[in-house]
This record gives sequence, C-alpha cells and structure tokens, in this order.
Amino acid sequence: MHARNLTKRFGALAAVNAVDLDVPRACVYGFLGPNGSGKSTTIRMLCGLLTPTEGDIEVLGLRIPQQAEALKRRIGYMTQKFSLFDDLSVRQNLEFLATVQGLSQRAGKARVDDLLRWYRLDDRQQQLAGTLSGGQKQRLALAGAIVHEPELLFLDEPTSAVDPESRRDFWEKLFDLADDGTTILVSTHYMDEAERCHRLAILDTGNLVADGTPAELTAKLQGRTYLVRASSPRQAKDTLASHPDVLSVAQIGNELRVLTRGSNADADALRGCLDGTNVTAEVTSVEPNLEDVFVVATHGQARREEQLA
Ligand SMILES: Nc1ncnc2c1ncn2[C@@H]1O[C@H](COP(=O)(O)OP(=O)(O)OP(=O)(O)O)[C@@H](O)[C@H]1O
Repeated sequence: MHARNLTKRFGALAAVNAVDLDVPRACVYGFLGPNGSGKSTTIRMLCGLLTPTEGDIEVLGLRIPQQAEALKRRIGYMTQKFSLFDDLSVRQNLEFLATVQGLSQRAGKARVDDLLRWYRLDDRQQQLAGTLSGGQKQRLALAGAIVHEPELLFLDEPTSAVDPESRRDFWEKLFDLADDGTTILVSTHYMDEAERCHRLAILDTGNLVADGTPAELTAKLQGRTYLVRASSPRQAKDTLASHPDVLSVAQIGNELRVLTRGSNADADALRGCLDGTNVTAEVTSVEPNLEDVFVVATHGQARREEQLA
C-alpha cells in the first residue's frame, strides 16, 4: 500500500497534509498521533471511504478512490465503535456479515463456526451482542471484520474501550493474522501497542512527523534521554524545564525523565543546571523509548507552528 502527497482539507483545515506512506505486505503498521492528528481521516481515505483533496493512493494494486468498489471485498475495517448489531446474537452478527460479504450459506456457516471457536465465542453464540463485555465485543468485531478473509485490515483505535488483558489478547490475534499474510494498519494511543508494531508512522496536526521501525525511531534519540533522581523532584523539574536545551521533563514516581533537544545537553550540563539550587541530584543516561520519540516528534511540529505564527 502506498500513498503520495495524501491531503484532506475540510474548509481551511488541512486534516491530513501531504503525507507519504509505504506499508509493506503482512506487516503490522502502527499509526500513532495525538487526538485530531488525522489518523482516522487517513485510514478512511486509504480504504476508499473518503475522497482525498489531493494525492495518489494505491492499495493492493488498486487505485483509490477510483477502484474502491473492487477493494471493498479485499479489506476489513474495524473502529472503536465496533459497529455490531446489539439486538442480534453473536452468531447472527457474524452470519449477517458473511452474507453481506457474499459468502454462500454453507461457506458462511463453516467460516462462522471457525471464527466463533478461534475467538472463544462459541459458548456465547446465542447471546445478544449488546450484552457482551467490552473484550468480548471487541473479539466479535474483529471476527466480523475478517469474516471474508481480507488481505488487508484497517483498525482504527480498536483497543480504546477494553482492559489491558483484552488488549494483549487482541494483539496476539493480530500477529496470528499477520503471520498468515494479512497486512494490518492499526491506529493507537498506547505506547506499548506502538512498541509491538513492525513499523510505525507518527502523525501530528495532519503531518507525518516520523516513520520507521520502533528500533530505528528510538535509535535516533540516543544520548538525549536522562533519568534524574533528585532530593526535591518538583523543584528539580522546574529548574531543568527552564534549561534551553531541555525539551521535556516528566515526573514518574519520584524520578524525572528528561528529554533534551540534542546531544549538547549531556548529563554534566543537567547536573550543572541544578548546581546553585539546593537540590541534590543524580543524573544517569537511559535508553530512549517510544514515548520519547512521540514527544520529540509532536513537539517539533508545535515549535514549527510557533515560528510560523
Ligand atoms: N468531516 C469532517 N468535517 C470537518 N472536520 C473534520 C471532519 N472529519 C475530521 N475533521 C477534523 O480533522 C482533524 C483530524 O481528525 P481525525 O479524526 O482524522 O483525527 P484522529 O487523529 O483520528 O483523532 P482521534 O485520535 O481523536 O480519533 C480534526 O481536527 C477533526 O476535527
């Protein structure tokens, strides 16, 4: 799947701005970004639900939106709203979707039997979908999205409404699908989920601000992350945050995680910054993580906007 110069404007707002994307087959590709950064809008354009203002899209060898009709049967789409029929049973939901996707009654029944078993819903097949727990609804929605064995699956924040164990379980299912050759594009707010993806794109105010494997993205931040254990974390935080080379300081328990703008501000510079205050502190260099990548990627954009304003 490829997109070039993908742009969507709603009036004066560029919800998605000149985004280039390349998603390899059988890859779990993550889409990360703050609220309103354009993740859903991008996904909707890629699956042919929304027409771009500008740009070219090729999905599974088809030009989108021109060939969106031919794409429909080959993709699955699931959002956080799960789009289930609450008044139909678990089995009826899946059988309905199988019919909509053009499976014969026999093939549909066999496929639904398999899905109910794989997604551990076989003992609940007569239960109304509206009465399932969040995690069960999510499994049913995923089963529904893949009833026609799509080659490509779009998942728009599929785990927002479920507990951590259900999220983990859900991701196991995604990797099973990817192992079988399904390409998965998934948007998320959760760093632990982003960490699991084969590749990631970070969006901010409609712009693609970073992309690569999680390891590539974190490697770029080597030498910029520090842990500070201070006698007075709040005071140390205020002092460090005012240093021009410090991009962010986050308090985690009694420790501070400091992210610098470049390798100019090293551990000695941070210690120097706290000299002259009555705070005693221990500063150590730590490995960057994806949250750091996210902060850098989204801060950069905010800064550019400040400069433009
Ligand atoms: N149909 C529309 N008309 C006008 N503005 C829209 C429309 N759809 C989306 N937007 C705007 O485009 C921007 C991007 O929205 P989008 O839903 O793609 O973001 P998102 O990254 O998916 O956010 P979230 O994580 O909150 O779901 C937002 O400012 C939103 O208000």
